Amino acid sequence: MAELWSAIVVPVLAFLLGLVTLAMNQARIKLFMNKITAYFSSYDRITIPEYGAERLRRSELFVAVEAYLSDDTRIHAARKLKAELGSEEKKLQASIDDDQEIIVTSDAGVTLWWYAETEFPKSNVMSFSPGDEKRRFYRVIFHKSNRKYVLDTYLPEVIKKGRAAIAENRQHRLFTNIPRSRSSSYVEGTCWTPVAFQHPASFEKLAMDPREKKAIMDDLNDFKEGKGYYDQVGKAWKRGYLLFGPPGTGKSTMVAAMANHLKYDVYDLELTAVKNNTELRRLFVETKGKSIIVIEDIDRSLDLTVKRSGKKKKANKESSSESDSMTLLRKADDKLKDDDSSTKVTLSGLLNFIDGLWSACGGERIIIFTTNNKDKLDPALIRRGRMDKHIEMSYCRYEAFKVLATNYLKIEEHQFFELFGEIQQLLEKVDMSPADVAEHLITNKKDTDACLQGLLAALYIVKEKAKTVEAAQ
Ligand SMILES: Nc1ncnc2c1ncn2[C@@H]1O[C@H](COP(=O)(O)OP(=O)(O)OP(=O)(O)O)[C@@H](O)[C@H]1O
Ligand SMILES: [Mg+2]
Repeated sequence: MAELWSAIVVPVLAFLLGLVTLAMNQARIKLFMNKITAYFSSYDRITIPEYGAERLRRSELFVAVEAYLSDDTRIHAARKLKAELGSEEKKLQASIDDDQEIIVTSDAGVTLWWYAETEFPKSNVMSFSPGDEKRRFYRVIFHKSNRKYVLDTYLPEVIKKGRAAIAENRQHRLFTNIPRSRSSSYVEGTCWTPVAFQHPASFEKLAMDPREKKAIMDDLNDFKEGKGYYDQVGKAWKRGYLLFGPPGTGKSTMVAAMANHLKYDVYDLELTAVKNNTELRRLFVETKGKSIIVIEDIDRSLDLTVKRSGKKKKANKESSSESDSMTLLRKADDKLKDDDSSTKVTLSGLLNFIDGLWSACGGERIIIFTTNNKDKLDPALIRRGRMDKHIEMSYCRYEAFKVLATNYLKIEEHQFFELFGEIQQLLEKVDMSPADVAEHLITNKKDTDACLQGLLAALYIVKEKAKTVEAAQ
């Protein structure tokens, strides 16, 4: 028995003890080896953990690096990928999986080794914080001599490119201001409610003169890239567009095309639902950058306030013909009404909204008004500087018709030369909106000839009507 003890059990115990000691020292040995390696190595490394000190939110730097490495030009070097579909994303998102290496050559020709790594936290304390599960981090290794370049130039560039990739992929949204339910909020008034913005409009499909279209696109591109310029001239980074023209000429479609072109969110402000200037200001402050704030049919929204003040004057006039006591009562009532009038958006409130002091609370915003009646608007509201660019959306002329014909019927001028010629002559004299023209082109998609003939007939009818009206005048 004693022999068995000394022959088997003691060596096994000794072996196990050795293993435990080794495991305990392993961490120290690893640390020591790391120190030695770092001392003699000519390479530096930077670690970017997924969760920073606050542990509840993913580190912005980590997310930017993830997007940077997931770019098509870099991700192909990884052998293992993972894919997910985020709630805000338009398409499947692939990123490099754990324990992968990607070698990147920067714009300046510097080689960097990126690693996606994981480790388990050292403590065994149970935690519900997402940052305390398996920890993920990116590590970048580069030659010591490039340390300054990596810190000052390369990493800021990584952040910029990563952010741009995130913005590019993000599903942009349409916000509308709808009344809050009284039960769910202490704050009265409307609040922004988002839905995914999925309007198919694009500049390519927009029927208008190609030169005007190009000018607008150039203007938008200049604005988007213009942060440096706006800073330099000391102007808030915002731009106002007034879109005016008859119904059905594509004003709302243009707003959607702009949003798709810029990949901005749209805040569709229903001005008549806004209680007062304070609420208007709050709504504006709640908007984010990279957005278009649009007030449709601005003439009608303002009309309401004009009518209200008209009513009040009328009431005052009537009261003067009544008895003194009645007049006193009326005055008291009017005073109440005056107080109530503070619950209306005023012109000056709107002007502040566009270019007031607090509009500098954040940049990269476009403000768009649409109207059928430019002449009805107060000149102060649309003067240059507030509404920087006035864009007239006009009736359908020949150039615009050609775009619609390509969109709706997939046909070109040379295929229907004669019919196109006749339509061209009529469109020069007859006012028909692109919406009406499009309606004729959509009626019989399989019979192009019938569509064009139908449009011709409609144009002749409008022409005759216009003649009759002219003769009557
Ligand atoms: N210039 C255009 N290019 C392409 N499609 C157009 C154009 N104008 C109008 N349409 C078509 O007509 C429909 C109505 O256009 P839209 O709502 O943009 O007109 P609008 O100018 O905003 O009219 P309103 O003044 O009544 O608000 C759109 O769905 C679109 O398909
Ligand atoms: Mg419209």
